[in-house]
Amino acid sequence: LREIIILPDKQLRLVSKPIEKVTAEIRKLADDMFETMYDAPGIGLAAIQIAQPLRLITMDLAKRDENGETNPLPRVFINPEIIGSSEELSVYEEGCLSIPEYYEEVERPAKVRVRFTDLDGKVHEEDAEGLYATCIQHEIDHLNGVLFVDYLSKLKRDRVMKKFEKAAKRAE
Ligand SMILES: O=C(O)C[C@@H](Cc1ccccc1)[C@H](O)SCc1ccccc1
Ligand SMILES: [Zn+2]
Repeated sequence: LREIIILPDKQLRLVSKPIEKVTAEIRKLADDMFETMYDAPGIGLAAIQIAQPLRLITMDLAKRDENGETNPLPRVFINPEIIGSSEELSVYEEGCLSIPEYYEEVERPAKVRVRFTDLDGKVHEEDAEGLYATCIQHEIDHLNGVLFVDYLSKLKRDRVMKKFEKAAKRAE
């Protein structure tokens, strides 16, 4: 299990570096990310959230089937890019494992086309919509040092930053 870094940790504002080669270390990192993500629990995780500034995301939008079974759908995105997005927007009440117990509505393009490399080095292009679109945009933002609170009003953002800075001081 790896520790998830929490606001106001400055590392969350880093721009993560592209992955040149899928090595055994990258595979190990992806495994650690899945373990940490499932334990949180979360449906997405960016490597920077466990203090690894690499363009790597894990996701599992486990689909519940008719008899309530959840079939896990673990997915790894290496160097993901949004290469197209819809005019149509959707609103989702987002949370973030690095900003615990804080939820706010965020508006994002409803559909995006994403290009990424998988652990076998194969390049994919996929259309995402619904929670998949929201999650992949939230995670790719993490790779660029962007957090969902950046989309809120200055008033709300300043409030949440103050809250987490105070908590960090108390923890010292
Ligand atoms: O911090 C993260 O990146 C994990 C996020 C991913 C996420 C945020 C907003 C909307 C969708 C995904 C979440 O904490 S994972 C927890 C979760 C679970 C179910 C639905 C939404 C979020
Ligand atoms: Zn997040």
